[in-house]
Amino acid sequence: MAALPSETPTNQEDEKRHAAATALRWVRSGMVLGLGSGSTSAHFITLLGEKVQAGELQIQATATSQASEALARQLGIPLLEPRRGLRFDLTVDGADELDAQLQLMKGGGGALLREKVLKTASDYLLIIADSSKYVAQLGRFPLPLEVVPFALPWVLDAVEKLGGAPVVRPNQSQPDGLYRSDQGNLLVDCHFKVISEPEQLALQLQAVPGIVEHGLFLGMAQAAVVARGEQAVVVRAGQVDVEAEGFAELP
Ligand SMILES: O=C[C@H](O)[C@H](O)[C@H](O)COP(=O)(O)O
Repeated sequence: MAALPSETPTNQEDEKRHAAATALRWVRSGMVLGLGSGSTSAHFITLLGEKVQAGELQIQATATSQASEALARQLGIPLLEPRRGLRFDLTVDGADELDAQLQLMKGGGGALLREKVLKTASDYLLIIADSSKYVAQLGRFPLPLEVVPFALPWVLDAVEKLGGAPVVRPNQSQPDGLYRSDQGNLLVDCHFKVISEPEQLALQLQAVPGIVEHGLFLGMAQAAVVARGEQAVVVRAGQVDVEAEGFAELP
Protein backbone atom coordinates (compact mmCIF):
# COMPACT_ATOMS: atom_id res chain seq x y z
CA MET A 1 0.00 0.00 0.00
CA ALA A 2 1.28 3.47 -0.85
CA ALA A 3 2.27 5.00 2.50
CA LEU A 4 1.11 8.26 3.99
CA PRO A 5 3.82 10.58 5.23
CA SER A 6 4.49 9.98 8.93
CA GLU A 7 3.62 12.90 11.18
CA THR A 8 2.75 13.22 14.81
CA PRO A 9 -0.97 12.49 14.75
CA THR A 10 -3.16 15.30 15.99
CA ASN A 11 -6.73 15.10 17.11
CA GLN A 12 -8.94 13.08 14.73
CA GLU A 13 -11.46 15.89 14.56
CA ASP A 14 -8.71 18.32 13.49
CA GLU A 15 -7.72 15.90 10.74
CA LYS A 16 -11.33 15.68 9.52
CA ARG A 17 -11.58 19.47 9.43
CA HIS A 18 -8.24 19.75 7.63
CA ALA A 19 -9.30 17.24 4.96
CA ALA A 20 -12.59 19.11 4.53
CA ALA A 21 -10.86 22.49 4.23
CA THR A 22 -8.42 21.07 1.66
CA ALA A 23 -11.31 19.70 -0.41
CA LEU A 24 -12.66 23.23 -0.85
CA ARG A 25 -9.88 23.68 -3.43
CA TRP A 26 -11.84 21.41 -5.76
CA VAL A 27 -14.92 23.67 -5.64
CA ARG A 28 -15.52 26.38 -8.23
CA SER A 29 -18.39 28.87 -8.54
CA GLY A 30 -21.12 27.58 -10.83
CA MET A 31 -20.69 23.97 -9.75
CA VAL A 32 -23.56 21.69 -8.77
CA LEU A 33 -22.34 19.71 -5.77
CA GLY A 34 -23.31 16.51 -4.03
CA LEU A 35 -22.93 16.84 -0.27
CA GLY A 36 -21.94 13.76 1.69
CA SER A 37 -22.96 12.57 5.14
CA GLY A 38 -21.23 11.98 8.44
CA SER A 39 -18.96 14.07 10.65
CA THR A 40 -16.22 14.77 8.06
CA SER A 41 -18.81 15.86 5.49
CA ALA A 42 -20.41 18.07 8.16
CA HIS A 43 -17.08 19.94 8.43
CA PHE A 44 -17.05 20.33 4.65
CA ILE A 45 -20.64 21.60 4.52
CA THR A 46 -19.91 24.07 7.33
CA LEU A 47 -16.81 25.46 5.61
CA LEU A 48 -18.64 25.57 2.28
CA GLY A 49 -21.53 27.43 3.91
CA GLU A 50 -19.10 30.05 5.24
CA LYS A 51 -17.78 30.63 1.70
CA VAL A 52 -21.32 30.87 0.32
CA GLN A 53 -22.35 33.33 3.02
CA ALA A 54 -19.26 35.45 2.34
CA GLY A 55 -20.20 35.56 -1.35
CA GLU A 56 -16.94 33.81 -2.30
CA LEU A 57 -18.64 30.81 -3.90
CA GLN A 58 -21.90 30.51 -5.83
CA ILE A 59 -22.90 26.88 -5.96
CA GLN A 60 -26.02 24.70 -5.77
CA ALA A 61 -26.18 21.34 -4.02
CA THR A 62 -28.13 18.23 -3.13
CA ALA A 63 -27.41 16.34 0.10
CA THR A 64 -27.08 12.60 0.70
CA SER A 65 -29.01 12.58 3.98
CA GLN A 66 -31.68 14.50 5.83
CA ALA A 67 -29.06 15.55 8.41
CA SER A 68 -26.70 16.99 5.78
CA GLU A 69 -29.63 18.68 4.04
CA ALA A 70 -30.73 20.33 7.29
CA LEU A 71 -27.19 21.57 7.95
CA ALA A 72 -26.81 22.92 4.42
CA ARG A 73 -30.19 24.67 4.62
CA GLN A 74 -29.30 26.23 7.96
CA LEU A 75 -26.08 27.59 6.41
CA GLY A 76 -27.89 29.11 3.42
CA ILE A 77 -26.50 26.73 0.79
CA PRO A 78 -28.93 26.73 -2.19
CA LEU A 79 -30.45 23.25 -2.43
CA LEU A 80 -31.76 21.36 -5.45
CA GLU A 81 -34.46 18.70 -5.21
CA PRO A 82 -33.84 15.41 -7.03
CA ARG A 83 -35.10 15.63 -10.61
CA ARG A 84 -34.51 13.89 -13.93
CA GLY A 85 -31.34 14.96 -15.68
CA LEU A 86 -29.78 16.47 -12.57
CA ARG A 87 -26.01 15.85 -12.59
CA PHE A 88 -23.29 16.84 -10.13
CA ASP A 89 -19.91 18.24 -11.09
CA LEU A 90 -18.44 17.05 -7.83
CA THR A 91 -19.57 15.08 -4.79
CA VAL A 92 -17.54 15.41 -1.60
CA ASP A 93 -18.11 12.68 0.96
CA GLY A 94 -16.49 10.84 3.86
CA ALA A 95 -15.68 7.14 4.18
CA ASP A 96 -15.34 4.58 6.95
CA GLU A 97 -12.38 2.92 5.23
CA LEU A 98 -10.39 3.49 2.06
CA ASP A 99 -7.37 1.75 0.61
CA ALA A 100 -4.60 2.80 -1.77
CA GLN A 101 -6.69 1.69 -4.78
CA LEU A 102 -9.55 3.94 -3.64
CA GLN A 103 -11.78 1.04 -2.75
CA LEU A 104 -14.16 2.41 -0.13
CA MET A 105 -16.36 1.22 2.67
CA LYS A 106 -19.17 3.64 3.53
CA GLY A 107 -22.44 3.73 5.43
CA GLY A 108 -21.35 3.99 9.04
CA GLY A 109 -23.76 6.90 9.29
CA GLY A 110 -26.51 4.94 7.53
CA ALA A 111 -26.55 7.11 4.38
CA LEU A 112 -25.02 4.61 1.92
CA LEU A 113 -28.01 4.37 -0.43
CA ARG A 114 -28.40 8.10 -1.10
CA GLU A 115 -24.61 8.39 -1.23
CA LYS A 116 -24.42 5.78 -3.98
CA VAL A 117 -27.31 7.38 -5.85
CA LEU A 118 -25.62 10.79 -5.87
CA LYS A 119 -22.23 9.30 -6.70
CA THR A 120 -23.79 7.61 -9.73
CA ALA A 121 -25.09 11.01 -10.89
CA SER A 122 -21.71 12.69 -10.27
CA ASP A 123 -18.79 13.29 -12.60
CA TYR A 124 -16.26 13.22 -9.75
CA LEU A 125 -16.29 11.73 -6.25
CA LEU A 126 -13.80 13.23 -3.82
CA ILE A 127 -13.42 11.43 -0.49
CA ILE A 128 -12.32 13.30 2.62
CA ALA A 129 -10.97 11.40 5.60
CA ASP A 130 -8.78 11.46 8.68
CA SER A 131 -5.77 9.15 8.69
CA SER A 132 -7.49 6.39 10.71
CA LYS A 133 -9.66 5.61 7.67
CA TYR A 134 -6.73 4.74 5.39
CA VAL A 135 -6.22 0.97 5.59
CA ALA A 136 -4.19 -1.74 3.89
CA GLN A 137 -7.28 -3.92 3.39
CA LEU A 138 -11.00 -3.27 3.85
CA GLY A 139 -12.96 -5.16 6.50
CA ARG A 140 -11.95 -4.15 9.99
CA PHE A 141 -14.94 -1.77 10.01
CA PRO A 142 -18.20 -3.75 9.76
CA LEU A 143 -19.72 -3.52 6.29
CA PRO A 144 -23.11 -1.75 6.40
CA LEU A 145 -26.08 -3.05 4.42
CA GLU A 146 -29.42 -1.28 3.98
CA VAL A 147 -32.11 -3.95 4.25
CA VAL A 148 -35.87 -4.03 3.67
CA PRO A 149 -37.39 -4.99 7.07
CA PHE A 150 -39.45 -7.93 5.70
CA ALA A 151 -36.33 -9.56 4.25
CA LEU A 152 -34.21 -9.26 7.41
CA PRO A 153 -34.15 -12.94 8.58
CA TRP A 154 -33.10 -14.24 5.17
CA VAL A 155 -30.55 -11.49 4.70
CA LEU A 156 -28.96 -12.45 8.04
CA ASP A 157 -28.80 -16.09 6.90
CA ALA A 158 -27.23 -15.06 3.58
CA VAL A 159 -24.59 -12.88 5.22
CA GLU A 160 -23.55 -15.71 7.54
CA LYS A 161 -23.19 -18.04 4.54
CA LEU A 162 -20.85 -15.45 3.01
CA GLY A 163 -18.65 -15.57 6.13
CA GLY A 164 -19.85 -12.41 7.84
CA ALA A 165 -21.20 -11.91 11.36
CA PRO A 166 -24.26 -9.66 10.96
CA VAL A 167 -25.52 -7.28 13.65
CA VAL A 168 -28.77 -5.38 13.20
CA ARG A 169 -27.93 -1.75 14.01
CA PRO A 170 -29.64 -0.61 17.21
CA ASN A 171 -31.14 2.78 18.04
CA GLN A 172 -32.46 2.93 21.56
CA SER A 173 -34.47 6.09 20.88
CA GLN A 174 -36.72 4.21 18.41
CA PRO A 175 -39.82 2.36 19.70
CA ASP A 176 -38.54 -1.00 18.36
CA GLY A 177 -34.92 -0.25 19.38
CA LEU A 178 -33.70 -0.44 15.77
CA TYR A 179 -31.95 2.12 13.59
CA ARG A 180 -33.83 3.26 10.47
CA SER A 181 -32.35 4.82 7.36
CA ASP A 182 -33.82 7.96 5.78
CA GLN A 183 -35.85 5.50 3.63
CA GLY A 184 -37.21 3.66 6.69
CA ASN A 185 -35.09 0.57 6.09
CA LEU A 186 -32.93 -1.34 8.58
CA LEU A 187 -29.14 -1.29 8.71
CA VAL A 188 -27.16 -4.49 9.17
CA ASP A 189 -23.46 -4.20 10.06
CA CYS A 190 -21.50 -7.21 8.85
CA HIS A 191 -18.24 -8.13 10.56
CA PHE A 192 -15.92 -9.78 8.05
CA LYS A 193 -12.59 -8.79 9.73
CA VAL A 194 -10.90 -8.83 6.32
CA ILE A 195 -12.52 -8.45 2.91
CA SER A 196 -9.94 -9.98 0.59
CA GLU A 197 -12.10 -9.93 -2.54
CA PRO A 198 -14.36 -6.88 -2.39
CA GLU A 199 -15.57 -7.14 -6.01
CA GLN A 200 -16.75 -10.72 -5.47
CA LEU A 201 -18.43 -9.88 -2.17
CA ALA A 202 -20.18 -6.90 -3.76
CA LEU A 203 -21.63 -9.14 -6.48
CA GLN A 204 -22.73 -11.75 -3.93
CA LEU A 205 -24.48 -9.14 -1.80
CA GLN A 206 -26.17 -7.55 -4.81
CA ALA A 207 -27.69 -10.98 -5.57
CA VAL A 208 -29.48 -11.23 -2.18
CA PRO A 209 -33.12 -10.05 -2.39
CA GLY A 210 -33.91 -7.52 0.31
CA ILE A 211 -30.46 -5.94 0.41
CA VAL A 212 -31.24 -2.53 -1.02
CA GLU A 213 -27.58 -1.46 -1.05
CA HIS A 214 -24.21 -2.37 0.43
CA GLY A 215 -21.44 -0.07 1.61
CA LEU A 216 -18.70 -1.17 -0.82
CA PHE A 217 -17.95 1.67 -3.24
CA LEU A 218 -15.53 0.16 -5.75
CA GLY A 219 -14.04 2.07 -8.67
CA MET A 220 -16.22 5.05 -7.84
CA ALA A 221 -13.90 7.66 -6.29
CA GLN A 222 -11.53 9.70 -8.41
CA ALA A 223 -9.46 10.97 -5.47
CA ALA A 224 -9.32 11.19 -1.70
CA VAL A 225 -7.90 13.85 0.59
CA VAL A 226 -6.52 12.14 3.68
CA ALA A 227 -5.30 14.32 6.53
CA ARG A 228 -2.54 13.06 8.77
CA GLY A 229 -1.37 15.37 11.50
CA GLU A 230 -1.20 18.78 9.93
CA GLN A 231 -0.51 17.43 6.48
CA ALA A 232 -3.01 16.49 3.80
CA VAL A 233 -2.28 14.08 0.98
CA VAL A 234 -4.21 13.29 -2.15
CA VAL A 235 -4.68 9.61 -2.91
CA ARG A 236 -5.45 8.58 -6.45
CA ALA A 237 -5.51 4.88 -7.29
CA GLY A 238 -2.05 3.59 -6.37
CA GLN A 239 -0.52 7.05 -5.89
CA VAL A 240 -0.12 9.40 -2.92
CA ASP A 241 0.80 13.09 -3.46
CA VAL A 242 1.74 15.34 -0.62
CA GLU A 243 -0.26 18.53 -0.46
CA ALA A 244 0.97 21.20 -2.87
CA GLU A 245 -0.46 24.15 -4.71
CA GLY A 246 -2.47 23.15 -7.76
CA PHE A 247 -2.94 19.51 -6.80
CA ALA A 248 -6.67 19.96 -6.72
CA GLU A 249 -7.38 20.49 -10.39
CA LEU A 250 -10.26 18.50 -11.78
CA PRO A 251 -9.27 16.44 -14.84
O1 LIG B 1 -23.26 6.82 5.99
C1 LIG B 1 -22.33 7.56 6.24
C2 LIG B 1 -21.23 7.86 5.36
O2 LIG B 1 -20.84 6.81 4.51
C3 LIG B 1 -20.04 8.54 6.01
O3 LIG B 1 -19.40 9.23 4.98
C4 LIG B 1 -19.07 7.62 6.68
O4 LIG B 1 -19.73 6.84 7.65
C5 LIG B 1 -17.93 8.38 7.36
O5 LIG B 1 -18.43 9.15 8.41
P1 LIG B 1 -17.50 10.04 9.32
O6 LIG B 1 -17.00 11.16 8.47
O7 LIG B 1 -18.40 10.52 10.42
O8 LIG B 1 -16.40 9.18 9.84
